[in-house]
Amino acid sequence: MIAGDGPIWLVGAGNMGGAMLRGWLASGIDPARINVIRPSGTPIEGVTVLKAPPPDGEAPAVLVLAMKPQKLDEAVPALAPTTGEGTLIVSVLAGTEAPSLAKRFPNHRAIVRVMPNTPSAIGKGVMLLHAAAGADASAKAEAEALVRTLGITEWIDDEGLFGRASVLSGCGPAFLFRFVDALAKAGEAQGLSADQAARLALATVAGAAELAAGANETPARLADRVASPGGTTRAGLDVIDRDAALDRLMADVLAASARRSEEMAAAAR
Ligand SMILES: NC(=O)C1=CN([C@@H]2O[C@H](COP(=O)(O)OP(=O)(O)OC[C@H]3O[C@@H](n4cnc5c(N)ncnc54)[C@H](O)[C@@H]3O)[C@@H](O)[C@H]2O)C=CC1
Ligand SMILES: O=C(O)[C@@H]1CCC=N1
Repeated sequence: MIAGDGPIWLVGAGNMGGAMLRGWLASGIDPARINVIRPSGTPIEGVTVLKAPPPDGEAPAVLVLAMKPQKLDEAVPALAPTTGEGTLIVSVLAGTEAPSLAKRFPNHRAIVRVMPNTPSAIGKGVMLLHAAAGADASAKAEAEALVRTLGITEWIDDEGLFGRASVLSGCGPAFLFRFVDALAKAGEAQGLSADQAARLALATVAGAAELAAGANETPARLADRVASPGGTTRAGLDVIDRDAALDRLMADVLAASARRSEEMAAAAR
């Protein structure tokens, strides 16, 4: 049983909501429980799609907010009157803090923020969870059960840390995709065709990630296993490690994303 057995409304089914929906359907959740609410009303095979909340007055058991944070206030007037004392609100909105959601949705059972990422579509997502003050253990367990079908889950109690940390896993796939492209471009510079370089770069990253995920050793140790003393890899690692170049780049990347998260939180207060 996932998050009780009542109706789940998924509000917004774009890149992230759509990825979660694919993950849920693949995990065997009963599609009859899911209503997707999207202004376009564009159909999605297997689930009911509505342009607005269902008119029958039944409150959702779970309301999943998956529109852009900037669209929240446009959606609230239609949604807020539909929630009830039994509604678990699950928000994937970056930045938007739990008190900001509680202010807009006064009727709810509990509010749980989730920061998912797009690999949720294939059950390989990373879901950070943060429960608003007042959420009881059973509501937290139901929220976790709902997203546990999409990948791994980690709770973060401190909401400030949740916002700052969410950029690692939430934005992380984009950073990794850029790395794949950069590796491919570097391969092209060595003379490979664009197609072949792209294939090799992606397969190398996918294989290395799978190896690291299943290994009992740290990535640093695995890197050492690739780098023969005095060999080709060490020469390359020396460039990555010089002045901690990659560490500093990633620190700057996450800091910029975290700053934006804080700006978005402030805008929603
Ligand atoms: N894209 C990602 O990898 C991640 C996104 N998120 C969060 O997921 C949310 C959605 O982001 P994306 O899917 O990337 O955006 P998106 O633009 O791809 O999808 C948003 C969807 O919401 C719909 N929408 C707009 N106004 C609406 C309304 N009033 N009611 C219902 N639906 C409405 C749009 O038609 C669109 O399909 C954001 O809050 C974002 O912070 C969180 C983690 C990762
Ligand atoms: O870019 C964003 O704001 C969202 C949140 C994490 C990933 N995408």
